[in-house]
Amino acid sequence: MAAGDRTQVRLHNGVTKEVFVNEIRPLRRPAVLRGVDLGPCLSRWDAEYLRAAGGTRPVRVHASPSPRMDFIHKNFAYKTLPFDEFIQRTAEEKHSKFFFCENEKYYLRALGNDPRKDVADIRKQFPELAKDVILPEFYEEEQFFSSVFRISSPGIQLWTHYDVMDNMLIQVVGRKRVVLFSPSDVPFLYLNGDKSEVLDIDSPDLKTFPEFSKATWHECVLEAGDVLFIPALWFHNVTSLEFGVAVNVFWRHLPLDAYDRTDTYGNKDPVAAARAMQVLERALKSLAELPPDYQRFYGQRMILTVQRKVLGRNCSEPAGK
Ligand SMILES: O=C(O)CCC(=O)C(=O)O
Ligand SMILES: [Fe+2]
Repeated sequence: MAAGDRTQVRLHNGVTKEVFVNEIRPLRRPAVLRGVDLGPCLSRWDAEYLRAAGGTRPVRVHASPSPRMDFIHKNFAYKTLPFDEFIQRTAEEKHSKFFFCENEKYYLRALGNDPRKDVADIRKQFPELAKDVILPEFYEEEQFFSSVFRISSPGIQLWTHYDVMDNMLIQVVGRKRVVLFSPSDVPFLYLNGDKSEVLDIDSPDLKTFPEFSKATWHECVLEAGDVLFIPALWFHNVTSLEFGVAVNVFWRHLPLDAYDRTDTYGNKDPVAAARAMQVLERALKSLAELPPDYQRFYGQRMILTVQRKVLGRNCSEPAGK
């Protein structure tokens, strides 16, 4: 595939655990799984049912006057609403009660009971709704990390980011466009932590982000009932085309002790990676003690070492681009 190409994420029908484990997961590429048994949520869930079953418990949500949430200029705010009111506002186009404007958008990423200590688990925070969902068990039980309720207004777009665990994104209500980028495209994505600074991927500012045009788009439109497999480290940018309800399940793909124990979101870099990045920061501070020509010389030598020892080793991509 050439730089900047666009490709459709492969669609698989009626996938069993065996097929997923033996044929799909090892490719480390995203895949849409259609026809997985997700339980009665598919026929039951709509705004009215969710409001009645979810009740008035408070939820912390993103409220945004613009559909494209911008983590750089923080054009959204965290607000607390009763769940039923949040559902009502999220499902309607114009609001009589609002924080910013009558057509503001909302996004819920459910959290654990104590977000600093607990991971999100739909079975604990929303047991009345969780009973309607069969979470596909395509991993071993001990690999389970979290199950996250995600509810979105029509049109809202979540910035491009990566998570550190394998993800099964179960789309229950509404269509959703997902654009994914391979971990090997990281040089083209202008990262700020786990997020890409290229917020408008459809008309990017190529003066500021010239390399972005080299990134390959892996695209799909999820229908209600689809499950998107997002392998760990794959970037994803998500636009809800309609009122959307999804549950995503993070699964630990690496040995369990590789992950940061304080991570409740599934987005802290694995312990060894975080340590390596810290050591790099220290190395750069040390280099800064030298005159510029020495900094460049030793900087080049460091790059060559990484190229030879990390990138030269065949650890780039297991399959295709
Ligand atoms: O579908 C969404 O709302 C966001 C999905 C996402 O970022 C995730 O599941 O990690
Ligand atoms: Fe994500």
